[in-house]
Amino acid sequence: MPSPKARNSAGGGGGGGSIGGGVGGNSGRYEFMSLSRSAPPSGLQRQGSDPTTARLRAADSPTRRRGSGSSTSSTGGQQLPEEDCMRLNPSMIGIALSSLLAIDLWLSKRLGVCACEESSWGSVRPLMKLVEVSGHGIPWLVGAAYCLYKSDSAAGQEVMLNLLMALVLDLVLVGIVKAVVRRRRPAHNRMDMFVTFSVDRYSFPSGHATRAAMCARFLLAHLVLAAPLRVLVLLWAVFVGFSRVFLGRHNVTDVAFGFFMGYCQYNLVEALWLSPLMLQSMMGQLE
Ligand SMILES: CC(C)=CCC/C(C)=C/CC/C(C)=C/COP(=O)(O)O
Repeated sequence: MPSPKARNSAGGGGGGGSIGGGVGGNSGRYEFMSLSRSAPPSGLQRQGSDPTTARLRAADSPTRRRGSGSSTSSTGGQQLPEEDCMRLNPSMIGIALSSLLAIDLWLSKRLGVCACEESSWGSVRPLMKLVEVSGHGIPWLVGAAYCLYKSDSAAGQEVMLNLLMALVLDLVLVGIVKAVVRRRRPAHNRMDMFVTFSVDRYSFPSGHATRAAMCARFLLAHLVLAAPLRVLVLLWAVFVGFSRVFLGRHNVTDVAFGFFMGYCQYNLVEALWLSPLMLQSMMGQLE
């Protein structure tokens, strides 16, 4: 679990995957050190009582590197130099993010109650895996393609075509983000998932959560009108998200971001909505 202290002693190595890897990294190293120890009261003491340390720190300070003599800085004035103040803020953000990451890892491990058969709720793992399949890409793609094929109204075909487009868009966007962020799945996850792509060894964001959020919005906007069913759709989406953490597949933040991303993806789908008119003109241009 990455803590500021561990980072300092380990030379900045990330513990929870690359999403946390950049937090409080080299740029915020001195701030981490000064904040994790008791803060000295004046600018002079900040240089350290040991002359060697003081020289090294002075040599590393941006003020010194740029050869700028601006503001109060190293001569021991009571005010912090402007640049040091500006460097303090990123370190605070770094500490906040590191703490969030630590809480995320801790909470996700605690909530991974179906991560294996021996876990505290291991007996409901098969049920969770069923929920997993309900949010998987393949049943959704096959289902949408089948409904498109079977639909005999233009309106039905339009909706199903756009659902298909949304599902493909979701796979592409999630694949890109996973490939860029490359956060590893939790250590307690068993990689026994139903059909996966290579990027699915990464966990940020949860593809099931993005799909659940996006499809739920899609269903509520276009297909499901009856109030009890609307509630069921919402419950399903939330449950798909929670099941990812219970199964140990994801950390909480993967799922939270997945929900957010899926919610936004639906806005994109609406913006890119393919209408029959548009399709006709596209076909016309192809001919
Ligand atoms: C037709 C075709 C190529 C379908 C591919 C569908 C497919 C393999 C989707 C991957 C779904 C999946 C395992 C996502 C990972 O979800 P996480 O919640 O574990 O990120």
